[in-house]
Amino acid sequence: MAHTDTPIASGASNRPQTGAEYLASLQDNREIYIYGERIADITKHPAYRNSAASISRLFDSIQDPDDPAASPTDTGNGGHTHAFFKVPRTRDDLVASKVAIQHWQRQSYGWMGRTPDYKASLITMLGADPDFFGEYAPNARYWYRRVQEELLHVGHAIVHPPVDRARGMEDAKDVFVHVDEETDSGLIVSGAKVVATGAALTQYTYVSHIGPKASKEFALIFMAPLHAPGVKLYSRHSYEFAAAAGSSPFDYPLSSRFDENDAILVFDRALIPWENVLAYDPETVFEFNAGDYSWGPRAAFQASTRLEAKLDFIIGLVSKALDVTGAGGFRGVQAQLGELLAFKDLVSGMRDGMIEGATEGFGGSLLPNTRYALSYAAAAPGYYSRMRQIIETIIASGLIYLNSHSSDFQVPEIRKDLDRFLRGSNGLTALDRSKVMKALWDATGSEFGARHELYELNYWGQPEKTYLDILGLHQADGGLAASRAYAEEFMASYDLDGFTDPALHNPGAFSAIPRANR
Ligand SMILES: Cc1cc2nc3c(=O)[nH]c(=O)nc-3n(C[C@H](O)[C@H](O)[C@H](O)COP(=O)(O)OP(=O)(O)OC[C@H]3O[C@@H](n4cnc5c(N)ncnc54)[C@H](O)[C@@H]3O)c2cc1C
Repeated sequence: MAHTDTPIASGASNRPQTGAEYLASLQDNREIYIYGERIADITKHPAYRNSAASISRLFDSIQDPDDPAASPTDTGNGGHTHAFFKVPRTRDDLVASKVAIQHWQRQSYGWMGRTPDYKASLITMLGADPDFFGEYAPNARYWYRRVQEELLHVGHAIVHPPVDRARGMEDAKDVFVHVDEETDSGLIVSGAKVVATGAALTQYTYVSHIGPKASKEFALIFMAPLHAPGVKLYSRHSYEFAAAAGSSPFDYPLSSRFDENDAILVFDRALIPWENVLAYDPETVFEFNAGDYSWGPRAAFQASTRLEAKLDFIIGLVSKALDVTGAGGFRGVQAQLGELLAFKDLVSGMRDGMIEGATEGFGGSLLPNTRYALSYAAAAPGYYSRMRQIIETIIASGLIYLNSHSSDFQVPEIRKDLDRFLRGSNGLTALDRSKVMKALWDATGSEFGARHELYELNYWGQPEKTYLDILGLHQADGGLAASRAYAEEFMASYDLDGFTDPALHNPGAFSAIPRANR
């Protein structure tokens, strides 16, 4: 299986791609549709251009081997990469990964869930034990090396579309990704994936079946370049486009630059060359996603570090918004701001617990602690919704007591009234109010903000399933049995006759209950 793709970082063989090289690679005639037409160049289209530019800046911030995210490669090319793109072997490696993820996430203030480091959670694991992939082991080695050396932007599409959920997969074969045909050059694949967040901005998509063991035609894992014939993306409505067409960056500062379009990914008899196939049998696919080979804890490690940045940003805005409304001095309001801070600290603490309690993973890698990873993934969505509720409670009408557009401030007769009636508290001006509140509205109340709650709730799978996984983990590793034994130890210290522990005092004659009833 010979790999024939041209490296993206064509300028040098031992450094990650630059922002300009990344943007140029997106101009590859990929088939993306929005608003009734095919996009000619997503780096210039108003639905995508600022989000693409936001991703490109990440690559520029890691060109120097001394940049905070940078770390020497382990592939032998003598270059450097992002620390999270290497198989971790020690706790120091995980700490370096944390610092590298933080460095990238703070550049998008935590609002881009699908920056390249998200998929590094998984792709890196291809390098931990490539032989796991059997006949496709050379492919696993190849993709590990390439993604690490060039810092490729890979998206993922694993969940099947929400169709015929209560029926067998066979019933939705017209919709779900499956193999149509095996040929000498590869697999011919058709079908859709639920959504591939940010896929239009990626260079490759990692596609896998996930869930119960599937029959062979569904049981595959592969990499697909976005420009491959037969690969199509149908974009959802673009918040970036809406902000450009009907508003302004001042009014929608997040929608305008960090919108990761959740597009529907379709394969229409696309040829997946054998060198892009990583698995094609029910056992391997199931094991890689669900067994000891699971990459999930790494994804939770990255996602919690991303959420940490997002919460830091939102809390900063909320605190400033309270200065605007003047409600920040009330005790109840202060307690709720404290609750938001506790949420942020919980997320950081769970992530650090993932490092502290890391365990040996496959191929001698160090896996972030699975219990903390799952607990983070299950609990964070509920806290996130609670956060939105708190903001709507303590900022209240402040979120909506706003003028329509930045241009209002440029019209003197409107400005006069805005300056008077929309002034802030504590000496803050109408412009101060507008800038803070519009950013907070975009974060929590706009279509972009509401989609983020949906994202936090679902990107991992719904919490009910994750809580069941946590239960299964504690049943399997003896954790639940230990809790039961602990409770039983306590219950053994008393019986119908009172305390069995001689150090404790039974009521005896002191009891007012009649002797027969004691
Ligand atoms: C904003 C956003 C971005 C996303 N990005 C991506 C992406 O980039 N790549 C990707 O692969 N996926 C992505 N997803 C999909 C995401 O992983 C799923 O939404 C999530 O796993 C939940 O699955 P579902 O949406 O199919 O819901 P379902 O599984 O259909 O669940 C809907 C409801 O039905 C219940 N239910 C479903 N099946 C059963 C059953 N067998 N028994 C009992 N109850 C059942 C569930 O408990 C739930 O209440 C994204 C989702 C969102 C919302």
